[in-house]
Amino acid sequence: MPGPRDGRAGRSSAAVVTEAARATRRRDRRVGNRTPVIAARPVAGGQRGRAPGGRARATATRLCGVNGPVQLRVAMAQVDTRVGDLAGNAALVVEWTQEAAADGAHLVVFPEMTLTGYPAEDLVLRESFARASEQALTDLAGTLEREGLGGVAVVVGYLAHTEGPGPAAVDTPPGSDESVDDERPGDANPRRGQPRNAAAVLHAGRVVGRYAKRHLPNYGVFDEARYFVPGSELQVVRVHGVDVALTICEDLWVEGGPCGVAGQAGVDLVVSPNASPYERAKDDLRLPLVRRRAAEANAPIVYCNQVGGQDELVFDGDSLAVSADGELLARAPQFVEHLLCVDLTLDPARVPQRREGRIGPMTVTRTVLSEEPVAFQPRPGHVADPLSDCEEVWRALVLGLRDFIDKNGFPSVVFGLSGGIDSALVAALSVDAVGADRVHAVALPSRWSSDHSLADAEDSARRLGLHFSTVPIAPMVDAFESQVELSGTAAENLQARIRGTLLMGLSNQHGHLLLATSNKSEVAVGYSTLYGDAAGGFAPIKDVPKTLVWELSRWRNAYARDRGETEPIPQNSIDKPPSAELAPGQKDSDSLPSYEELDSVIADYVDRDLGMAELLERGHDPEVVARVLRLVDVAEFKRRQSAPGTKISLKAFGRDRRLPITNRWRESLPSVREGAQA
Ligand SMILES: Nc1ncnc2c1ncn2[C@@H]1O[C@H](COP(=O)(O)OP(=O)(O)OC[C@H]2O[C@@H]([n+]3cccc(C(=O)O)c3)[C@H](O)[C@@H]2O)[C@@H](O)[C@H]1O
Ligand SMILES: Nc1ncnc2c1ncn2[C@@H]1O[C@H](COP(=O)(O)OP(=O)(O)OP(=O)(O)O)[C@@H](O)[C@H]1O
Ligand SMILES: NC(=O)CC[C@H](N)C(=O)O
Repeated sequence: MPGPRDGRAGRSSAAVVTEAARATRRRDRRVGNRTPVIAARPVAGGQRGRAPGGRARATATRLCGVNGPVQLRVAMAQVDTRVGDLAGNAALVVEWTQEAAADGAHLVVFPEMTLTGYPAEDLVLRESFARASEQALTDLAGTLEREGLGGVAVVVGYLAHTEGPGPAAVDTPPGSDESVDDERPGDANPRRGQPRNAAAVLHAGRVVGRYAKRHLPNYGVFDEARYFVPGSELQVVRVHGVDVALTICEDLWVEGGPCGVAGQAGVDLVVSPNASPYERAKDDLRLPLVRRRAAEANAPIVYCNQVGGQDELVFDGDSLAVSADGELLARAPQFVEHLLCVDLTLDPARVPQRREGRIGPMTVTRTVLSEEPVAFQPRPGHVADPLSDCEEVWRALVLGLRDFIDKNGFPSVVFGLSGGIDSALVAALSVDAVGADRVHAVALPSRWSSDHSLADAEDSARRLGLHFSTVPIAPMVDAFESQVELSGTAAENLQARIRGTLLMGLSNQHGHLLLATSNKSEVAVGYSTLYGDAAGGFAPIKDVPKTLVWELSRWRNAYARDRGETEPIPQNSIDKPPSAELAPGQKDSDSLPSYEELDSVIADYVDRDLGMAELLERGHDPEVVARVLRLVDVAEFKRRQSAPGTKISLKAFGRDRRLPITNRWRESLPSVREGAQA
C-alpha cells in the first residue's frame, strides 16, 4: 500500500473561533465590574446576638452582634476539572484560590465534585477512590493553609465516604421524600460504605463544614441514585458574620428543597456548586431557576458551574449570582474557565429569625468560622454578553472535542475528508479545537467519487491549513473484489470499510484520534457503515442534525467574513446535494426523506419521545413517520457500538436514551398495534 502523501496544504485559517487552539488551558479571568445591590432594606429587629466560640448550637434561634449591613466578596471559580485526577484538581483549587485571594475574595466557591471531577460514574463505587477523595480533601485544607490561604473560606466539591450500607440500602430520615429499597438480594456488586456527593468548607487548615447533596438527579444522563446516599443535613457556616448555606446542583432544581429549608432557617447567602451539562438554550432556564430559589431562600444565590468536556458531556460554566430579590449581579461567559467575583452587601435584618435543628426533612446545623465583618469598596459585577444560538452550539462542540482530545492525551486527529459537508464541518471544528497543525485529513477517492469531491476536499484543506493527503482506494477495492464476490450494499459498504481500515491504520501508526463524521440524522436512521465511516474514537457532530450542520456551517463562514478572515467551509460543500458516493450518481435523497422532514420527525420521536398518535397529530406524513421510525428502531445495534460525541440537545444518543437492542416494540396506532408487531 502506498503511504499517504502528507503535507501542509495552503495557508492557515486566521480564524479560530474560541482562540482555543493556542492554549488548551487558557483562562479568561475577568473580574466583576457591576454594582451589587443586595441590602437596601431598612434594618429592622435590632442586632444579631453573638454566637459562641465557633461551634454549632442545638438551639432553635440565635442572634449575632453585627450592626447594619455586612459585606463579603465571593469568587466563583468556573474551572475545568479532570475526572479521576484528584491531585491535579486539588492543585487547580490552590491555584484559583490564590488568584481569588489576590483579588480580595473572602469566600471561593468551586464546582460540584471538584476533586473527583464530574461525573465520576462507577469510580464512585470504588472504596479506594472514595477514600482517596477524603484524603485529598484534608490534604488540600493543609496545603491551602501552608500557602497562606487559610483565611479564605473555600467551598470544594468531593466524594465523601462514611461507613454503612450502600446507596440503595440506606434509611432516609423520617419525612424524607426519597424512596429506597431495604434489600437488594443477589447483588453481585454490594456497595460498601456510603458514598455521598458532598461539598466541604475549608478554612484555616481544616475541613470546617460538610454538606451532602440532598436531591440526586436520576434522569437523562444522570444516575446519582445508583451512586450516592442522599444527605439530610443543611450546613450553614458563618463567614465574616454572613450565614452561608451550602447546597449542590440538583438541590436548586427542586421547589421546597434545601433552598426552601434555608429560607425557613434564616441565612444571608446560599452557595450552589454545580456540574450542569450544556444543552441548547439551557442557559435560558438557569437564571429564572436561580431567581425562584433565591426568593424561596430569601437570600442571594451564588451559582458556580464547571466548564469543560467529559466524554459525551460538555459543561458550559455560565456561573452567576443573583440577589435575594432576583437581580442578576454577575454572570460568567460560557465555555471558558473564569473567575467571577461578586461583592455582596447584605442586611442581616432581612432575615427575620435564625433557626437550627430539624426543619422539614432536614436538620440545620450552624458553624461559625469568623464573625469579624469586613469592609471594602464594592465593585460592580460583570455580566457576560449572551451568545447567539449558533455560536453557543459551536463553542460547545469545539470545547467538547478539544477536551476529549487533550484529556485523553491525543497529539492529533485524523478523518476522511470527502468534500461533503459533514467532514468539512468536522475539519473546521477540529481546527478551531486544537489548531491546524494537529489536524490530519485524508481524501480517499473511489471509482464513484465525483471530480468535485476531491476538489472540494482540497479547497477545505487549503482554507483551514491542515495536514492533507490523498489515497485513492480503487486499487484496494479491486484487490478485495478479486477475492470475494460482493454486490449491492455489501459492495458499497466495502468502500467505506476500506476507508475505515486505512484511517484506523493511520491512527495506529501516528497516534491520531480517528474522528467519525456522522451527524445526528444519520446516526438516528443508521445511515452509516459499521466498521466503515462509523469507525472512530469520537464523533464530534453526532448530536447535530443535518439541518443544523448546514446552519452551523453558514454561521461559521459568516463569523469569519465579519472578521475579514478566510471562510473555513467551501460554499460548494454547503450547497451540493448530500451523497455517500458509494454507487454511481447516488444521493442521500434516494434512500431517505428530505433532511427537513427527517429532522423534524427525529426531533419529535427521539428528542421528545412522542408515540405514533402524537406524531401524526403534529402533522407528520404517516408514510414518512412509519419509514423513519422503523429505521430509527432497527439502528439501535449500530448506535450501541458507535463512538461517543458531544451532547448538545435535550436528548442525545448515548446515556440520555437507553433502548434495548433486542426489541419487538414498534410504534403504531393502537388499533393496528397487533398487526404491526406480528
Ligand atoms: N440487531 C442487530 N444486532 C447486531 N448486528 C446487527 C443487527 N442487525 C444487523 N446487524 C449487522 O449489521 C450489518 C448491517 O450494517 P452495515 O454493515 O453498517 O450495513 P447497512 O446498514 O446495511 O448499510 C449501510 C447503509 O449506510 C449507508 N451509508 C454508508 C456509508 C456512508 C453513508 C453516508 O452518506 O453517510 C451512508 C449506505 O448507503 C447503506 O444504506 C448486518 O450485516 C449485520 O452484520
Ligand atoms: N472520498 C472520500 N474521501 C475521504 N473520506 C471519505 C470519502 N467519502 C466518504 N468519506 C468519509 O466517510 C464519511 C461519510 O461519507 P458521507 O458521504 O456521508 O459524508 P460527507 O461527504 O462528509 O457528507 P455528505 O453526507 O453531506 O455527503 C465522510 O464524512 C468521510 O469522513
Ligand atoms: N449535577 C447535577 O445535579 C445536575 C442536574 C441539574 N438538573 C442540571 O442539569 O443542572
